[in-house]
Amino acid sequence: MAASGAAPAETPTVEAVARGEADRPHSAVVRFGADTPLRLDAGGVLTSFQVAYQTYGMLNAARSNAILICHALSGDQHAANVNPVTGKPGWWETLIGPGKPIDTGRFFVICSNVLGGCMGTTGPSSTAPGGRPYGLELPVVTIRDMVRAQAMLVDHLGIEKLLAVVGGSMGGMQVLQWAASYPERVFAAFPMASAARHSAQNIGLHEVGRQAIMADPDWRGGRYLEEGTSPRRGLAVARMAAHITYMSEASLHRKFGRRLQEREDRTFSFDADFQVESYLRHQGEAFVDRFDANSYLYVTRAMDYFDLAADYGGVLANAFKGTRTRFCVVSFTSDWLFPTSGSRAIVHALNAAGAPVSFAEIESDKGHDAFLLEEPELFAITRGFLDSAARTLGVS
Ligand SMILES: CC(=O)SCCNC(=O)CCNC(=O)[C@H](O)C(C)(C)COP(=O)(O)OP(=O)(O)OC[C@H]1O[C@@H](n2cnc3c(N)ncnc32)[C@H](O)[C@@H]1OP(=O)(O)O
Ligand SMILES: N[C@@H](CCO)C(=O)O
Repeated sequence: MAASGAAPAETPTVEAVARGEADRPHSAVVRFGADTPLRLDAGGVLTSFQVAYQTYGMLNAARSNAILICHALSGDQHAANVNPVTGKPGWWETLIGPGKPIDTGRFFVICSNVLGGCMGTTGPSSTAPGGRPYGLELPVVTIRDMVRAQAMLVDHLGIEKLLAVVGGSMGGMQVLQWAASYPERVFAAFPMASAARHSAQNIGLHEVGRQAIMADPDWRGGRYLEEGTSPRRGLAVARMAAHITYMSEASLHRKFGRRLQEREDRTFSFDADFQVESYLRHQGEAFVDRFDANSYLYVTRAMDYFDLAADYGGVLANAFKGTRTRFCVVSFTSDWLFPTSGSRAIVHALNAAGAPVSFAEIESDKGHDAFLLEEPELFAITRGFLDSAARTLGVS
């Protein structure tokens, strides 16, 4: 069903500009059928699935200015446009846009919802061929499966080689997988706040979240959509616990300290006395309005299973052997979830593989989510890395 070699009619191209069409964010879904099956690491095959994606800017005539953005656990394709579900700005609007470090006046930016997600790409809440939601019948997906689906999207858009693949956290895992699986298709790779394998601590934290969801009686063995329920409490608790891990002690202290929430004194109850409790409850409640509980199980599992070296004889450098991709690796000093040591391990492997790599540890007290926030040093590094890649490839 998917075409390759030529951009489909709906892709914004120079031809589209010539027709006077605006350089505007473009939202689309591509459906893949039995002629383009997706083989999954778990052993199954999807013979019918779809990828929801968003583009910004215009693909140039040489098709050499495309940048793929890979989102993190709870992100989606709406990186730089108003999110239709939340009504909020895109999650990376600080970084992506006209004149911004990922300059949509210059680059054709693509962002797709991951396989297993819940924003239009096939996931557990999608309708299975039998007519009912997949639920847990969907095979467990991996980061490599997500990247395979993205590669099919990139084929569909008629793009042979990406100028860059960029992402943070789970997005960074996808970046590394792209560089390992399709080295000839990635000119520059930019993983930030990420790691080449999920740590035991992080697997454990994910398991706490999954157990919270599965312990909710409304989860119904994963069949809540069919049964008309929703495991909101379990998913909210999962998010509350996870959200703490995205911050640092310093940022929690700076935001809330031990301040009380709209009260003069302790209530000697289990109400949200502290601002931090109220904040986490808010984060949990807001999350269930935009995310699917089974997708949370699938996407966290994909992260847990990620161990790039394991696919290359246990030697991470082998994943990048002979690569001509150039890399920029970034970590943040207060990120205890994906600490600098994990980024250094990537850099050491790239050095061993002889790959061109630069590395920056950015001083920040904002924790793991620093990559989503106002971080001038990150913006400068992103601009410089992409500008250099673009100039080398002659992208004006
Ligand atoms: C990475 C991807 O690919 S996409 C996914 C990224 N998006 C998310 O993770 C969404 C949830 N995460 C967050 O909001 C993250 O903290 C960030 C990093 C994205 C944003 O951080 P910040 O801008 O510092 O926002 P902050 O963490 O202070 O949260 C602000 C929210 O908390 C609420 N809040 C603040 N204090 C309190 C309080 N005492 N009680 C209740 N709510 C509170 C604010 O009203 C605001 O609510 P709103 O988001 O509904 O408007
Ligand atoms: N807070 C982000 C980053 C997690 O790694 C998210 O929810 O996706």
